[in-house]
Amino acid sequence: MLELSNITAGYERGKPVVRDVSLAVARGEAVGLLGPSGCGKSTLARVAALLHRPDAGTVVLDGTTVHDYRHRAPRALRTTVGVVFQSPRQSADPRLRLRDLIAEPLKATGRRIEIRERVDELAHAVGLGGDLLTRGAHEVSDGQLQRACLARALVLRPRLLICDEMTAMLDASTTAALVAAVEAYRRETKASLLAVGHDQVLLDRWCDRTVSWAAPSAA
Ligand SMILES: Nc1ncnc2c1ncn2[C@@H]1O[C@H](COP(=O)(O)OP(=O)(O)OP(=O)(O)O)[C@@H](O)[C@H]1O
Repeated sequence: MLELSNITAGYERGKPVVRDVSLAVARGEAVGLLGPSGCGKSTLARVAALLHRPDAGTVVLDGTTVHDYRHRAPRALRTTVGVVFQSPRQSADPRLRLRDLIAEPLKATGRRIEIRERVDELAHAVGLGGDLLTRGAHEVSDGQLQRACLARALVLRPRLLICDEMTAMLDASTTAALVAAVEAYRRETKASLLAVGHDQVLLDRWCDRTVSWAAPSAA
């Protein structure tokens, strides 16, 4: 599903934060990526999500070699991947109501007709009940906003879900609810998962295998 081969990536020319890393996630597989803060996990996750162009190496997603990243990546490839980041506040437009936040990818891909049914279905799956869908992002807790961000990541039915420290800021019950929602989605769709984090116990429980960043090559 995802093959990262010899990826080198960074933010300044000549100063890579990820060096020559390889990692593969098979179809239907859940892989945990574990490593200390600052080692480059999020950077690699952003490369895998086609949000950051690597300086070197190859990304193959769903059998297609990636040549373009960010808005230049072909839509069919971009929508193959759903991503949830650590901080919902940084990844959600505070002006949007949760309903509109979850619907964003459907609007962006011209699938407005699916909005009502899909948003209600996903709100239920991530445990957003009552009037929460009509509240603005600034009117809900971090945990509630992260639930909406997970729903948004699932709304186009991605074949690969990348959770980058998705639960790092959350309490135990919200963490359990979000992990359960991801697991239910994977059972239903056979989607693959790349879960990035610090918490070995959680990753070991959640994933088929966990790759430790300490290795020279993370495959
Ligand atoms: N947008 C950016 N511009 C410049 N440097 C960055 C940027 N994002 C990350 N870095 C740097 O790249 C390095 C790797 O960061 P990254 O976020 O990939 O690590 P991480 O392993 O995910 O860390 P954490 O577990 O703390 O999230 C760090 O030294 C960080 O300061």
